[in-house]
Amino acid sequence: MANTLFDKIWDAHEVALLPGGTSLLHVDRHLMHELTGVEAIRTLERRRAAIRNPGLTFATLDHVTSTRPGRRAGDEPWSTAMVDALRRQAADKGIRLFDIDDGRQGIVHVIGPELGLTLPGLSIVCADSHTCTHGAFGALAWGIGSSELVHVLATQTIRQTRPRTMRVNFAGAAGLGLTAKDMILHLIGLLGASAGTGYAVEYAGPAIAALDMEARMTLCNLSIELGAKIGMIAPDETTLRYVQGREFAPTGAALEQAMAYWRSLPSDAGAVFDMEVEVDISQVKPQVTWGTSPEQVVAVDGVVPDPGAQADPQQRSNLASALAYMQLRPGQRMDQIRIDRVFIGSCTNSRISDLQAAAAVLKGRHVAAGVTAWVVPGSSQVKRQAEREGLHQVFLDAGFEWREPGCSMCVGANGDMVAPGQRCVSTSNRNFVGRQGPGAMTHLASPAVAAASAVMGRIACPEMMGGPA
Ligand SMILES: CC(C)[C@H](C(=O)O)[C@@H](O)C(=O)O
Ligand code: SF4
Repeated sequence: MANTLFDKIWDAHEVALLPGGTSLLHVDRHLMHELTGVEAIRTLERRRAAIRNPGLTFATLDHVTSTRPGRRAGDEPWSTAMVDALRRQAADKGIRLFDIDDGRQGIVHVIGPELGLTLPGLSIVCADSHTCTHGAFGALAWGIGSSELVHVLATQTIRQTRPRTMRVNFAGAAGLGLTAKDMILHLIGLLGASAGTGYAVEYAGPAIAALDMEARMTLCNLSIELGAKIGMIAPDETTLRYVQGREFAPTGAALEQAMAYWRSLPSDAGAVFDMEVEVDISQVKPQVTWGTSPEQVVAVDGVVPDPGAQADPQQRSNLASALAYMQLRPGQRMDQIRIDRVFIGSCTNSRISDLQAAAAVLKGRHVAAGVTAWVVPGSSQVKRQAEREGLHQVFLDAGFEWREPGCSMCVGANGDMVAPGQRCVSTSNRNFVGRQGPGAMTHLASPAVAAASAVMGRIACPEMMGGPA
């Protein structure tokens, strides 16, 4: 029988089919961060339960951790206490923690792939919705809730209802400046932010095969913003090349065996999906969000839409309230919107290729007067590589702040926030009301668009900056 990538991995992990039709799945990798991890371990302790397999849990510090140069834990007593709690718990339970001074610390979804913890065919969970990022490797990876997290720690399994399957075929060649971020924002704009609810999505087609691993991670990262807990891409030679030689990846005979298995994972010809979608990207231009949901997105050279043009009253009122929060008017040109902040970072776009793309735009240029711009590398490894390549100097010369790795202004959980009423172009994945701080207005875009916007002081793509610096 012809099977999908999703079905193959799901079936390989099903320990039992439970009454009511849910599956009990084995968890190969459990990733943890301080914001959801600390409380789960406390719950486990209150229940006097042991951790079933601490060797399969890997923890990092990212959400509430300071990104200030010279940081040691959090910026506040409460966040420092949380960081210290995870340190104690990890030592106590035998969980590997990538601490600040370890050299491997970073955002959980950046370090998993980087360290070779994320591999094709594995089941990977983390109490964090952007765990879908790891699907870029052809892994079955999804975000779980707090009570599920306790269950995973105690049993190394999880109960899960089998989702339906959707395949999105990306066709056409990417035009000038088009990135994976633009492709996925365009898709979310097309289908809506809940189109993927209840589905495991596979991204396929020539435009996906052409992406490198970091771009694939960016794309899969926003699956949850399409409503899908799982978003995946079949492993191919690009995947296998990326994985080999990483710290936790198999070697020798185990690698040979693994590679043979990985090569068997792609969806078979004739595999049937519950839903198939075709997207042609040849005419798609760099995207930027105007509203308070990732689906509220247009081309950078586009205009703010008119709620009045919406037939559906509910949609009309959603658009109108998004416009009111974002302090925008229908018909306003996106490239005329002035900005106060730029944030280059987050598990969406903080890898080395993202920083290279931004630095290429910024080289020899300077941030516009009145704009505060930050780069927060996704991991210590990314930061070190950027420094070896001299990218940090490009950012500093351009007037950016060069910070330590963490989630930072993506969610502001550590106190890195956009001030009320300020407008920020951000390479992250959520533009919800208050996401970057109370009253903060967020425009999601690619690193190149964020960098160009910093230079212009308004939303812009690199082509709008004029001649060479
Ligand atoms: C804090 C965490 C649970 C949350 C998530 O689940 O995604 C965060 O990472 C986010 O991006 O909003
Ligand atoms: S960088 Fe942002 S989206 Fe990613 S895990 Fe951290 S808070 Fe969540």
